Amino acid sequence: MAKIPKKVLTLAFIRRDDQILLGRKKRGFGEGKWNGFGGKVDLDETISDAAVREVREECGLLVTNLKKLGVIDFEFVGDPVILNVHVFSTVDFTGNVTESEEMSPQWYKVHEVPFEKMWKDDPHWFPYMLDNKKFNAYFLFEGHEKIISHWIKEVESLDE
Ligand SMILES: Nc1[nH]c(=O)nc2c1ncn2[C@H]1C[C@H](O)[C@@H](COP(=O)(O)OP(=O)(O)OP(=O)(O)O)O1
Repeated sequence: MAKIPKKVLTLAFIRRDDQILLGRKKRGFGEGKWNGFGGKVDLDETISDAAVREVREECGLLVTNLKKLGVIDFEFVGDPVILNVHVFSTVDFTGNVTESEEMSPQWYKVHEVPFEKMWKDDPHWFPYMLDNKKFNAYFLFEGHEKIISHWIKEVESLDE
């Protein structure tokens, strides 16, 4: 059987008191949507190194103590590539939030996360992430706005 190609991506969230830092994506995949910060893992780096790098590039903060909370596979009808997204969270950071070419960052209260302007899967797994619960999930999309099927489960631990 042919091997399904997976593209490994990071997605990191920074918490401060009752707030979470989100960014509005200004270009590329998911343009216009609010999300955490992240992107592709380079060949010479670990997934968590990539997560730290992407946060710095996209919002200017240097994060430490990233905790991996979730791994989500996204499949799109008609596309053989699976997006394998590693979700991280931290409360530890230094620096100032700065807008980048890719992201326009803004702090949101965790109870005021703008799900209507985000990926459709986010309301399903944000509750786990916001509660610091570890989870695995899968979403099958038709286009970028419709989820055809999905599952999500809380897990004891996640592979690094
Ligand atoms: N369905 C989904 N729900 C979600 O919450 N985040 C998703 C998602 N699908 C992808 N992402 C995240 C993962 C990653 O952080 C980001 C996409 O990665 P990139 O920013 O690297 O993509 P781009 O194609 O814009 O990359 P470049 O053109 O190389 O900048 O979107």
